[in-house]
Parts: sequence; C-alpha cells; structure tokens
Amino acid sequence: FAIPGDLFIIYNLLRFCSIQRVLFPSWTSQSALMFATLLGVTLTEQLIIYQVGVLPSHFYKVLADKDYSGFRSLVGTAMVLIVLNSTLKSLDQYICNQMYVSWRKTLTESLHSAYFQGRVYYTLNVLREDVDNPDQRISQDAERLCKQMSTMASRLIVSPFTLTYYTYHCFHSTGWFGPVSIFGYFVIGTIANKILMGPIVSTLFEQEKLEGDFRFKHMQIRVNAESAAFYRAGKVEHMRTNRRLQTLLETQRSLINKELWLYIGVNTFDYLGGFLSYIIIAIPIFAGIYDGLSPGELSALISKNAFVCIYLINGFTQLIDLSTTLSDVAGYTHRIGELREVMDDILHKQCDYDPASGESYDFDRFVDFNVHAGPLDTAFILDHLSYKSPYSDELLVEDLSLKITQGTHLLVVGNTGTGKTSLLRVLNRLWEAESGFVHMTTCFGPRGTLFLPQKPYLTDGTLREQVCHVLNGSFLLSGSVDDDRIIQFLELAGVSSLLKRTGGLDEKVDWNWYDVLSPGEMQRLCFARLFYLQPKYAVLDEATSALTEEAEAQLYRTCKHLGMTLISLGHRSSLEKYHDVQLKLCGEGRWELTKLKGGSGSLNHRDITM
Ligand SMILES: Nc1ncnc2c1ncn2[C@@H]1O[C@H](COP(=O)(O)OP(=O)(O)OP(=O)(O)O)[C@@H](O)[C@H]1O
Repeated sequence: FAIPGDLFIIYNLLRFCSIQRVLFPSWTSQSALMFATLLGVTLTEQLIIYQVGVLPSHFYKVLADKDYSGFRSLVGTAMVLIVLNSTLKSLDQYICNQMYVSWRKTLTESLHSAYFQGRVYYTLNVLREDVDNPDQRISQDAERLCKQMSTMASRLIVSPFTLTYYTYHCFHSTGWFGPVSIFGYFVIGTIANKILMGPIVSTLFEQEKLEGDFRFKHMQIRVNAESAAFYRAGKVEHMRTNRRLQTLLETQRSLINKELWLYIGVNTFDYLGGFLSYIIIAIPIFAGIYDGLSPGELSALISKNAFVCIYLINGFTQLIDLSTTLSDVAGYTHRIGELREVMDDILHKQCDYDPASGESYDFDRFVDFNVHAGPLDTAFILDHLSYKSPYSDELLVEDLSLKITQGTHLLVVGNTGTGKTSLLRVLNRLWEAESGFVHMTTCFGPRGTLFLPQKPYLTDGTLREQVCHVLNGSFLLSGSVDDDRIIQFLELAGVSSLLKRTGGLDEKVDWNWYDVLSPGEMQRLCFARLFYLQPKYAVLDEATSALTEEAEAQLYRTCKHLGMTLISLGHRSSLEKYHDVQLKLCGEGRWELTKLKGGSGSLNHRDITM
C-alpha cells in the first residue's frame, strides 16, 4: 500500500476493467447476453414500478370524486401491476444469481489456467513471498467478488435510465429547483462517502490476508495432526491458532469501527433524502403554482410528485448505499488483480517462455518434448552449471559439467543441505541455474525421464489413478491387459494388499491417501507407478528411505530389469552397489565425481565428465 491513494484507485480501476474483460470476453458471450437480458427485465420492471408508484395518486382522485366504477377498474389494474412487478423482481434476482455462477466459473477457470500453466503454482507457493494465500484468493475472494458484483449489477445497470427518466418528471413538476437540489445533495453525499470509504479498502485487504492465514493454520494442523499428537503439541498449537484468531479479530474490529462512520453517513443520507422530497414539493405549493386545483386534484398531484421526487432521491441514495458493497468489490479486485499480475509475471519469467511468440513451451508435455535435441542415449548434459538456493548468495554447486547417459547409473550423495535435491530442481527446471546450462535431451514422462520426489506424491482418486493417472489422462488404458500389468506391478512393489483395502482398482475411496498409507507404503506405491510408466531414466530422491535394505534391493533390481537408468539421491551406503558413478556434493560449491567399484555398468569417463 505504498501507492498514494488516488493512484491506487486508478490502478484498482484498471484491474477491475481487466477482470471485466475476462468476464465479458465478447458481445455474444453468455455473460453479455445475460447482462442484456437483465437490462431488459430491469427496465420493464422500472416501467411497472412507475405505474405502481402513481397508483395512489389515481386512488386519491377516484376516492375524492366517489367514482365507484373507476375505483373497481383501478383495483383490477393494481392487482395485475403488482403481480407483474413481483414476477419481474424475482426474474431480476434469478438472472443475477445465474450471472454470479457464470462469472464465478469464468473467473475461477481463468485463474486456474494461469495457476496451473507450467510451474506457476510451484513458483507462487514456494518461491514468491509477495502474494499471500493464493488458494484463498482463487477459492474465496473470486467467489465473493462475483457475488458482490451480481448484487450490484441490477441496481447499477438501470440507474442511468431511471435517473434520467425521473429527473425529467421531477423537472416537469417542480421546475429546475427539484433536480438541481437533488443533484447537489448527491454530490455532497458522494464526496462524504469517498472520504469515509478510503481507509476501509486497505483494512478489508488486510482482513482477507489474515483470514487466509488463519485458515492455513487450521489446514496445517489437519495435515500434520498425527505428528502434532506425537509431540503433544495441542496446547502450543492452541495458543498459536488463537493468536492468529486474535490478530484477525482485531483487524475485523478495526474494520467494523471504520465502517460505523460509513454506515452513519449512508443512513443519515437515506433519511435526509426522504425529508428533502417534501421541501422540494413544498416550494411550488407555497409559491401558489397549484392554487387553482381542487383538493382532490391537489392531493393526487402531491402524491404523484412525492413519488417522483422520492424515487429520484432513492435512485441516488441507492447509488450511495452501494458504496459499502463497492468497498468490498475494491478490496477483492485488489487481491485478485494482484494475483493475476504476479502469475503473469511468473509466466513471463519462466525460462520456457518465448518472448518472440509470446507463448511458453508446454512444461507439462510428456511426449516428444525435445527442446534441446542431443545424442539419443543421453538424458541430461550439464555444462559448467552453477546454482544456488533462492534466498541465498552462496553457490550450492559451482561449475559442474556432466553428461548423464543411458546405462550409467548415477548416485548423488552429500551432507544435508549441500544441494542434492536442488540439483534435481535445476534439472527439472523448477529452479533456474545461476550460470551454465542444463540440456534435457529426453522428454519428460514414460518415454524419457521421470522424477520421484523426496515427499511421495499421491493424488485423490482410485488406486488405478494413483498408479497411472497421476501424470496425464492419456496414459490411462482400460481393459484387462492393463489391469494385469497394474496388479503385477503392485505385487512387484510390495503393495498388492492395497487392492484388498480399496476393494479393487477402480473402487472410489473416501479417504485421504496421505493419512491412511504409511511412509513406506507411499514410497512403494510410487515405485509401482514407476514400473507401470517405465521411463528410460528414473530420478529417485531418497525414494527408498522408509524401506528396509532388502526391499530397496528388490525395487532397484526391478527398475534395472525394466531397463531404466537410475539417478539416485541418498545417504545410505547400501545404494552404492546399484550405481556406477558417484557425484558427491561437498558444500560451498565443491563437488567430486568418482567411479564406484560395485557398479555393474561400464564407465567411460568421457561420458560422464565434459
Ligand atoms: N524453497 C526454498 N527456498 C529457499 N531455500 C531453499 C528452498 N528449498 C531449499 N532451500 C535451501 O537450499 C539448500 C539446499 O537444499 P536441498 O533440498 O537441495 O538439500 P539436500 O542436499 O537435498 O538436503 P537433504 O539431504 O536434507 O535432502 C538448503 O539450505 C535449503 O534450506
């Protein structure tokens, strides 16, 4: 919030416009058509409201004249108008609700497509600190923005028409004095509201951030409930969660305090408006303009004039009442606009973004992804590569040159924090290299390279989806041949018992896989997935750390039997016998490359070092 107030408003307005472009992509889009229908319905509704509004003046007249037949037909007309009015009002509400759902769909889907493009979700959640709670912005703030906009829509859309129409009527019956005093009244009200609204937007923004933090704390406890219970961490977590709640509530209180002044302003304005209409009507009456009218005609005229003036004032006060909704819209616009800008920025900075075409290479493409074509038997060529962690100045590895070729299994070792996993992040293009190059010469996926991260990755869904649906739907083959393969690989990975627990490959389970599987089972399930996908190169980050050495041996043997070249990270010396070359990261940028004695593959040193 370093931007000065007025500039911030303009900036936020631009953000609002860019969100509108997402919601209304073309004149013939669903939202635009719904908006046009809403305009039609509300305009018709206003015409009926006018007819209903002047009904009392007709009643005054027929009652004063004791006109019985006129009275009867007036009652009939009134009934029809009231039914029409209430039907149109409900239709107006119905279209607004439909528009809200349609806007929410469009906006959230547009945020999703930016969020899941390339590795934006990773960079945003792990590497960028300037945007808090992206999950909340996408799931909650987008919803609230659409809700508030839909409540504003029908009132805003019709305002220009009703204000013009009633200004004309007001001018007709009171002369220039009526409309001018009402406009003046509106200008004063707008200025007062702008002053009162100023501090609310920033506080609302802060409140939404704290709301997200509070929810995140609960999510952390939910995810880590077991570990927390082992530490008997209930008390301390209770205290910390309460602390977050307190901070949130303090901000909420301060927001309510600031809103009090806005509400006082809005309500005073409402009541003054009702009062003002009588002053405006009183002037032509006292000036003697209507002196020639009979009492019946005069009361009919007063009633009609009162309706016109009150409706015009009401039109303006409704606009002013909208300022509370508008402050919410401004707050949510800020949060969503900021998220969109940061995601855009991340996308443009991604190394696979091509500024010439304005497009990014498909980070998620699995097949035939061959940006840096190289020798067929090579997976990665590292050329004088240096890298460091995001918030540090010290290099983790300096000037590393290496070629990872088929059939030469590589083991990466080193102390904690020396940058082993970071090497994989650089290989997988999650982090960018400080200097030098990494050429990935195979595609990502079953025909190329697959990574098994340190923390097993499971998705929601059936057992079949855990094994073969994690990467891309296209790998999901149906039929008994595939079923047999999956079952065979589950057996080879030592998790065939899961079949019994789930009741079958395609049985829907309502549990969270992370909660019900042991760390060892999760690692084995990831191996079953690896066996199923059978990539040429498998990059395993401490993938057997929760398993016994026998289980590790069995899994490594199967990988080799399936023809995979292994690149493993780990601390265990038992891993050495499955590899040919060892890369040791020694810290402070140093590294050593050695040939392992126990390795079965042949090492041609030129293939490894460049
Ligand atoms: N997202 C991140 N932001 C900032 N620093 C990070 C991030 N991820 C890792 N680091 C830091 O980078 C350094 C290297 O981390 P890395 O995960 O590569 O270690 P490692 O060698 O794999 O360790 P371990 O043996 O414990 O797995 C560590 O000091 C770590 O704290």
